[in-house]
Amino acid sequence: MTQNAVEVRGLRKQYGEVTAVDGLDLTIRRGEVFGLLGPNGAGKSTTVEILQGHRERDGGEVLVLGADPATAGRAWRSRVGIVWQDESAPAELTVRETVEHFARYYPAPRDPAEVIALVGLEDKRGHRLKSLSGGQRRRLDVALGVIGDPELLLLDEPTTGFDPAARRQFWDLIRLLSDAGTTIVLTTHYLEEAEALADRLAVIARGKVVAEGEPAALRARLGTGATVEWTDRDGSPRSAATETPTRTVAELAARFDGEVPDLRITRPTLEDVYLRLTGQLDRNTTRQEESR
Ligand SMILES: Nc1ncnc2c1ncn2[C@@H]1O[C@H](COP(=O)(O)OP(=O)(O)OP(=O)(O)O)[C@@H](O)[C@H]1O
Repeated sequence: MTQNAVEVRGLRKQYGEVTAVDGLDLTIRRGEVFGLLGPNGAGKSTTVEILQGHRERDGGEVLVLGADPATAGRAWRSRVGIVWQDESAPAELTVRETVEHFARYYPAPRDPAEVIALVGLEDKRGHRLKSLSGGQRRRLDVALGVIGDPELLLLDEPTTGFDPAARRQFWDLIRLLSDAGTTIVLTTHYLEEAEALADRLAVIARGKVVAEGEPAALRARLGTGATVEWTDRDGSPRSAATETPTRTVAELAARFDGEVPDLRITRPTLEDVYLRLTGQLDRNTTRQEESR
């Protein structure tokens, strides 16, 4: 099958006066890990809920595994894995009982024991849900999302609230699932997470895609140039944006006739690029003054 996993054209969603999604386009290929990155309120969750078929859209075209989620039936649902936050399973059930129970909803589920091992909960399989830690609970949520052996897994902010070690373990789990052939779409507002996991990512701001591509390519395309900073004779901080920092430094060295106070050369990180794209960077701090 050559068709893409997800095709979205001109997606729109309005909540009263609020335009949550404002003409969003996305193409997600089969087999890739795709990150939807954006600040709070950018429209990520709304988009994912529409892809899941859990929210109606106001406009645009959406195809997920070749079907419109708004009208797709049960067979389609079993091919799309959804990870709910704190799936409402009875706290008295054990991990094994819960996974086995959810497996019965699907026509061709994975082996529950294998899925429990995949998410790293083998040691906990006889434990009741109420005794799991937050991170273990999220792993169980992922187990329930993949027990039906989905072709596509949709994760909305899967690692919010994780400590750094738990986050890294979770990334390993996503890579394992990806290696096993599952297409994965995840939303995050952690740039580090998008960079670590995503083959490609879309930066979303105000309901639109403002940049899209491989993380390294995004950085390269948007993050050329350097900023030279120093402190002037009157004590005021100065900066200059330049494609030729060496020349700028040489000019400064000549002007100061020696050491340039507080000299610093920085290149934009993906974070700078991201903050600029999403309009979160204070204009006053980004405006680069030309050196005189
Ligand atoms: N059920 C709703 N009713 C009204 N407004 C909503 C609803 N859900 C979301 N919104 C608004 O729509 C906009 C987009 O919200 P959405 O949750 O999709 O963004 P997000 O990118 O997922 O943000 P976050 O990272 O905070 O989860 C926001 O302004 C939000 O307040």
